[in-house]
Amino acid sequence: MTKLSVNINKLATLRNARGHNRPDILQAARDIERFGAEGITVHPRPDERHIRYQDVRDLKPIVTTELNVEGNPTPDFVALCREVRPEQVTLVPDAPDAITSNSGWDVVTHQQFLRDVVAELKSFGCRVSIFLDPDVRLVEAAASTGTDRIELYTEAYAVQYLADREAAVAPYRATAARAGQLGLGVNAGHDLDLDNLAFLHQQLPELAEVSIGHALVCDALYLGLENTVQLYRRQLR
Ligand SMILES: CC(=O)[C@@H](O)[C@H](O)COP(=O)(O)O
Ligand SMILES: NCC(=O)COP(=O)(O)O
Repeated sequence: MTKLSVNINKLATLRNARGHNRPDILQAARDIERFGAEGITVHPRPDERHIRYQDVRDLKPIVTTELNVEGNPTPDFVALCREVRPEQVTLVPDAPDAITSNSGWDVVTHQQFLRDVVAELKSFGCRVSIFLDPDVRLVEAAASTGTDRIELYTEAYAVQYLADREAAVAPYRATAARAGQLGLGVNAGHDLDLDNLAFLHQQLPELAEVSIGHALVCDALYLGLENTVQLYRRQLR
């Protein structure tokens, strides 16, 4: 079964726009879980443009499914994970000024660094996932870091989906299959939406979890949050 983890970054973007606590993202997280999400994902970036470090601290005691904290493992980020001990940490190689995540890890060049970070995060009791481009050649190096899972970076899939979905999904199928052979769990995320999610799910039997935020929040503006969470859940049946 593939779990839906809802990324609430964009709810924090809206909250921060007026400087008060509306929407209340803690209440939103409770409600999103009640609507059927099987996880809450947050990506506290160094500039705290949306999710703040304090949000992560506040979310941990109220999330009853799984809290997935994404980020580049800077010393501050690792210290936050040591303090909060989320169920899952997803390592993303974002530059501090990146408008959004735009690549997976070069796990060959950063293999020792990642090996050390993964070991430290696992010592906190966190499951670790590494954000990875869909390239089967990277999977062995990813596995050598000791990570529990990879998260397939699905922007390229989303871009190509409408033009040629079979070609779009092919590298993801190969990478997921190799990961499964090496005992790695497979997550996926970035630019997944109500158009492209079901086919990805159908094509990747190894898929343990998808984390979805931007499109889901945009859809909720028209369709309502409860209805939208359930629409995304139905794409994973
Ligand atoms: C790793 C990933 O793909 C998402 O966490 C993405 O980075 C969302 O971040 P923003 O909400 O800041 O675009
Ligand atoms: N890891 C992907 C994520 O958390 C959300 O990405 P997006 O749906 O906001 O593109």
